[in-house]
Amino acid sequence: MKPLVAIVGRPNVGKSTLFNRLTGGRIAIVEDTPGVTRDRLYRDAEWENRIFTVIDTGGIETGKNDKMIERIKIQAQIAIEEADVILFVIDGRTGITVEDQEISLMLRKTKKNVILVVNKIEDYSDPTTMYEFYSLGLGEPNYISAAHGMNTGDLLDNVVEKLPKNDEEIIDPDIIMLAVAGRPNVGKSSLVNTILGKERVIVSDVAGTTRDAIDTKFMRNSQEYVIIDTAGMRRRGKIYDNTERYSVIRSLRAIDRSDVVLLVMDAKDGITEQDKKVIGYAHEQGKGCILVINKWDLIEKDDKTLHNFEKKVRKELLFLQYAPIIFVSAVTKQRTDKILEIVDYVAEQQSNRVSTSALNQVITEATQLNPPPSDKGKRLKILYTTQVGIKPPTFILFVNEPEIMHFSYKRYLENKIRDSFGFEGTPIRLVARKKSE
Ligand SMILES: Nc1nc2c(ncn2[C@@H]2O[C@H](COP(=O)(O)OP(=O)(O)OP(=O)(O)O)[C@@H](O)[C@H]2O)c(=O)[nH]1
Ligand SMILES: Nc1nc2c(ncn2[C@@H]2O[C@H](COP(=O)(O)OP(=O)(O)OP(=O)(O)O)[C@@H](O)[C@H]2O)c(=O)[nH]1
Repeated sequence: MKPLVAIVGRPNVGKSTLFNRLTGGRIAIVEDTPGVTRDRLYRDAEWENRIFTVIDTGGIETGKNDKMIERIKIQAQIAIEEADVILFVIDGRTGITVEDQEISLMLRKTKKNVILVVNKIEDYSDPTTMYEFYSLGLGEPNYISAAHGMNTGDLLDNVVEKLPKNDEEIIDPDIIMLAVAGRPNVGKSSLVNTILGKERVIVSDVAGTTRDAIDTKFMRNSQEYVIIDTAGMRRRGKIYDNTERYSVIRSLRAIDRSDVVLLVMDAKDGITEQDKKVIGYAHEQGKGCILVINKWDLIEKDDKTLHNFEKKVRKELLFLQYAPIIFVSAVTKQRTDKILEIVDYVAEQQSNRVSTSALNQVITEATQLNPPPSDKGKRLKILYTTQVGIKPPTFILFVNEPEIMHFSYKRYLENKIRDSFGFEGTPIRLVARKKSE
């Protein structure tokens, strides 16, 4: 799992400037997905060949009426629970404030790695003020200017040094890792309990070493699964009950480790912006995606209700047409026994490999039916296609001019591939690569 680095500090010290500085433009996003809401809260960074995720906790929403100090404390608490490394940012121009001292107190108690960052230092001509920051008891300060990128490279060196080593997780390809994501109160725990049932053998509760997450391993028809704990399933403190952002972070972390994601929604609420964000992330990360509409027992139905509901969800999630939708009730157990059947099916589709000859035949027929786009007198030619990976299935299209490959044409080819080979429930990736004719 990617390590997590959280930026903490009171307002206006330069957290989001630092966030942008650390994450800006370093990682090329594989493909922008139209319709996926992007967020500045949570982004990947790379330094010295290590990839890690950075969170700007300033973006975490807390209760509307929380006072500033309460808000910062909640944000710091989340960082302490979730992050591997905490960057505590202070404004070097204003010096230490009462809020800074309060956060320091919290951070000093944690066993997590804390790096003290004194920002807005563009001028080192007054060394006397520099010593003041040692008094926080958080070790040697890192003096930087986030706005001008001064000393941020040294800061990144420090961060990378403190990241956990790569040995934390052994991935067993035979186990299906299942993330159950969704907003608070949609029924995630109820569904997990239903899935686990009485008859299922729970192999063990695996206490995660790094993040005290609790995973549940179980067997069904000789298939092993691990359900990854997400927001609220085992809530430790009451402090962030109302922070939806918190559940987003937990969901995203669970998705990182999963093969298949169940996005659970409440039938009464339908799909929300947060749901789109979470499932959009799963899609981008190449995870299997299943939409679970829970509390179906609470809906008054006629023979069109289900169909209309599905139509509405599909319209909201244009990039996710491949995802199965299932309507369930954790209370009446309606269709809940189908969930793992669909999970198995999606897991199989994710690992599906198709033969190169069959693939090329499908692509040739597709290009004959609907010729590739042209631009400035040049027409795109697809010379050869091959599947290079699974989980998610990934295809390389060798073409004469990759720039002419439009998103819409890729989408068309993707649909053709799906028509022939399935790949239900899993994103697939098409990469156009130049090959001289
Ligand atoms: N001089 C100077 N100004 C900076 C530096 N970094 C940030 N600032 C300025 O400080 C102000 C606050 O920066 P932000 O990055 O928005 O601070 P923040 O901590 O994210 O603030 P909140 O969103 O309120 O939590 C902006 O006007 C920035 O331009 C720096 O290195 N030097
Ligand atoms: N009517 C009905 N109620 C349900 C169903 N599933 C869950 N509930 C109720 O919804 C509430 C929330 O269920 P939980 O399983 O705790 O939801 P959760 O998503 O785990 O919630 P958090 O722990 O806050 O993340 C409980 O009161 C459940 O009894 C359902 O299918 N139908």
